[in-house]
Amino acid sequence: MITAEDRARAADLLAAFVAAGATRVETELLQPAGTLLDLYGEDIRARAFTTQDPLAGEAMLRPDFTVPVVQAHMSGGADPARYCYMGEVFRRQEIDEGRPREYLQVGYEVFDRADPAATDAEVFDLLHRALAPWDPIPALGDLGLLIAAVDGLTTSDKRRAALRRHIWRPVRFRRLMERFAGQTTTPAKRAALLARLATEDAAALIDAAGPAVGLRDGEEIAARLAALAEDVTTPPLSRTEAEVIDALLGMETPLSHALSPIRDLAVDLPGLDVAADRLEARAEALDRRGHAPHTLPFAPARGRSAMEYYDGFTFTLSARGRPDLPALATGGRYDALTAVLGQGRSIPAVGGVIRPGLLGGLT
Ligand SMILES: N[C@@H](Cc1c[nH]c[nH+]1)C(=O)O
Repeated sequence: MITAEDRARAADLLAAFVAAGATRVETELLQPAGTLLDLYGEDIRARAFTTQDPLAGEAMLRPDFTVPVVQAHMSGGADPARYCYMGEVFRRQEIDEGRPREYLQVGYEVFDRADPAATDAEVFDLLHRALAPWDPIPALGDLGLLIAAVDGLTTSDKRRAALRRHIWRPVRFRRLMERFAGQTTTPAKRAALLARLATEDAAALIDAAGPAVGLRDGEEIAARLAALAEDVTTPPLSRTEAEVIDALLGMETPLSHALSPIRDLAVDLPGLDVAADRLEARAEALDRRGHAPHTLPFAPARGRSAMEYYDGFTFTLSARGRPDLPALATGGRYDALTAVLGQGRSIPAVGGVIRPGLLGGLT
């Protein structure tokens, strides 16, 4: 349950964000589900409380503030802008009864084109200072590296697009990588189908298969068959390039030691260089704010299964000695989300939230 003490703590945090220059905003508790729900990660999609609104269609209890704040900003906010907010978010719990379904978040979001490295550092520093009395454990990530690596792979557009779609879903991503690298054998049924496709017409094959039973119509099935046929003729990913992806997924090191191995990887995958420049600029900006890079644990893939809108810097701040608790603060950069909701406009953006409800039990 959210206690009066949680609310008082939340109000203090919010006041600190206002003092840092943010404008306080509100969002509705009841949000349209449908397309908005697709913007979250699989975890949130499965855990949203959804219901039916007789006029507006499918609705959900606000699972986070970032998406509605981006929506409000993109439909007429000033540029640059800094917002803060406080309120309940809702997530169903299916496994652990002890975890709240409803809890407070106090958040800070920055929409600013000027200097993304500096704004990343600004958000991290603000949340870190707010939690300083609890001496939180930081952990940083950067999904921009993984995205740049996938975009730089020497393969078909279709394969790159499939990998891009699944970056936030570790198991599916790994399976795709294995398939594209030629490490798995084609299932027998698919191999037989592909062999027939080489000599027979797709439409005739679909007709011969009998009446349609699934949701896909003939045209969609034909497109899928064509994609499968094209995919078998695509050469496997080069080992070196697949190893770059593996190295990024497995890397865990102090931020101060991340840059040099990533520059080495960029020799094999030059697309990585721009993302590495961003990482370097961010490390310098964090250092200038008093967060020495050798004190910051870094793993490029961190935050990957959190929110599907993260596409750059990610971070968490966790309670010392309490690995059983969720992170006290989480955040990250979501530039592409502003384009998705911006109807032709976009702006670099980054933010984070604190969960004041977790602080009460800490010493
Ligand atoms: N909305 C995210 C946190 C966040 C705010 N801004 C960026 N990230 C969450 O609920 O986990």
